[in-house]
Amino acid sequence: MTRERLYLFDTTLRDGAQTAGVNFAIEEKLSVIAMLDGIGIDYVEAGYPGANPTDTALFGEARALKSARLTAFGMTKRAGRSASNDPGLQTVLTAKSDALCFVAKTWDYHVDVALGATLDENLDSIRETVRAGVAAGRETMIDCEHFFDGYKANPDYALACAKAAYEEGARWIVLCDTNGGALPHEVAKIVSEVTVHIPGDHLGIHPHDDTGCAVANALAAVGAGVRQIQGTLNGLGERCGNANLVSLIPTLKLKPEFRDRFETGVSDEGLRNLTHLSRMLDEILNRNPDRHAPYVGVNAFATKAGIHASAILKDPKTYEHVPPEAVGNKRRLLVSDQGGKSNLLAELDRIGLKVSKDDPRLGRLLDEVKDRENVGYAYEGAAASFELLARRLLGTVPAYFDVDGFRTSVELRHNSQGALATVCEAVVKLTVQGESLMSVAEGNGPVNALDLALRKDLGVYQPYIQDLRLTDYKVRILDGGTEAVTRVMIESADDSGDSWTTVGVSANIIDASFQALVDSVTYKLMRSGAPAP
Ligand SMILES: CC(=O)SCCNC(=O)CCNC(=O)[C@H](O)C(C)(C)COP(=O)(O)OP(=O)(O)OC[C@H]1O[C@@H](n2cnc3c(N)ncnc32)[C@H](O)[C@@H]1OP(=O)(O)O
Ligand SMILES: CC(=O)C(=O)O
Repeated sequence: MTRERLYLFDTTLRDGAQTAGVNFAIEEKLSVIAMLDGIGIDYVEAGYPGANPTDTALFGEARALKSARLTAFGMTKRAGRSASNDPGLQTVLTAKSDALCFVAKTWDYHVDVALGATLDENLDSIRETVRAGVAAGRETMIDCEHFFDGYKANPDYALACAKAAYEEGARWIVLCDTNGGALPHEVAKIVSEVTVHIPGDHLGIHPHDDTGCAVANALAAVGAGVRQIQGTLNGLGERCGNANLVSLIPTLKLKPEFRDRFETGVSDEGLRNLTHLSRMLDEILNRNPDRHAPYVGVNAFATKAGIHASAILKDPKTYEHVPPEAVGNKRRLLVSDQGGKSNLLAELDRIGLKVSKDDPRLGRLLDEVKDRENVGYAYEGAAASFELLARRLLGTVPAYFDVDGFRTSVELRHNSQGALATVCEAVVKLTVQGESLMSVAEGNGPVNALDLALRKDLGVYQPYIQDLRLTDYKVRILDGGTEAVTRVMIESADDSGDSWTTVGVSANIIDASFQALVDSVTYKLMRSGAPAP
């Protein structure tokens, strides 16, 4: 059966750049363009030439892409002047791009209030702008701004705008849910009414996510006939964002209802790159990836519940709607107080410990995990502490060192310049291979001082921890009031590029921190192959 072509239009670098807190430098835009081109996106709308120096510079040079069409965004000509006399429009028309996408008003109320133009003047702007784009030899499309609100208010006028663009030769007429308030059943109904006038293979959809329905609206529009979807990576975009292409692409490629009817430009390999691409975008923007993002989140295929884990070990399809590898993600079975022996077995297998399900030590380890989580430990996010707990129970963690004590102090005193300053000191006493060692360190806080003192002198083991670094430190108060328990999570890393997380729990924050630090150092010694005493 031949499948229909569905075109994907990415506007991460235009509408996505309208997200509060998001800014792209030109080099960042170029990397995102290359990533999108690499997975087979059809159109990459990279900005608005003339709106700011970055976008003007980006479109000032021709960019060679593999298959994507670089698209410049702009608005229709202003009322009261001709296209050739509109400097903003001229900048867009002369941009070095393959395609042009112009936003046009299609809601009569907006034409009146926002443009202060007559309905005919706006129709004229649409016609003249499309004519100018086509005459410039560029694939031209029109974003029909507020199309759904406009259609509800004055269907004849909204349709007249869309038809005017189509008649002048616009390749795509994109129906925008600009305020993001439309619901899937409304989108389906309105799109199917529009297809009576404009063929679906010339229609696109640009939904915003203000009701959380952008992805559903895109799918509803495709079901009703449109053949171009506009969206962004990770759902970036004005206010609540745009339709998330990272959610849409796997649905289009993996769900039979879409996979069997439509073909996109994204290859299977592109699909397998999606998790990486989504996280790369967050890396560029210095944002934390959404752990719960559909398909690509680190938790998208993470299972805590013991009943689920047990079935997944028998066949992953029991609790997975698609295989995680298809989108470049991974399955994770988490160890926690919600788990059973199956969760433990999966994690032990991952770390290379072979234990059979009827081994009584497995039951003891499960009880230990549940008891410890009951007092505040959280092992699902502290795999290194879990591994130490498991290996200790199985008798395979060497006693590299014994802690004989520690002390910290925080003092406000005059420094050498005579200014009052806080000074933090820590003393740690250890026994390493029968030798008593005492280290003192100063730090910018008591935990920093403790960390430095602990790692200052491990005797014969010192060479094994030289490249150990503390990279993150998180504190969570588990109960309010004077009975509060503190959970500390510490992330450490070394020069190999690996990182690991350890946990400590105590009523005392310094004590909790010390537990997590000791686990981190012990874990590092173990992974560095330090010999047992
Ligand atoms: C729905 C969307 O996401 S559309 C994309 C929105 N994106 C952006 O606005 C980002 C980039 N924008 C900008 O840098 C600036 O707004 C510019 C360069 C485009 C224009 O800046 P300025 O000339 O200072 O105008 P300003 O931003 O204050 O107002 C927009 C003007 O465009 C007019 N306008 C808005 N949409 C259209 C349109 N589709 N066709 C013609 N004119 C339009 C408005 O009526 C207003 O005109 P006015 O100044 O005569 O009132
Ligand atoms: C064009 C556009 O970004 C919108 O209507 O939302």
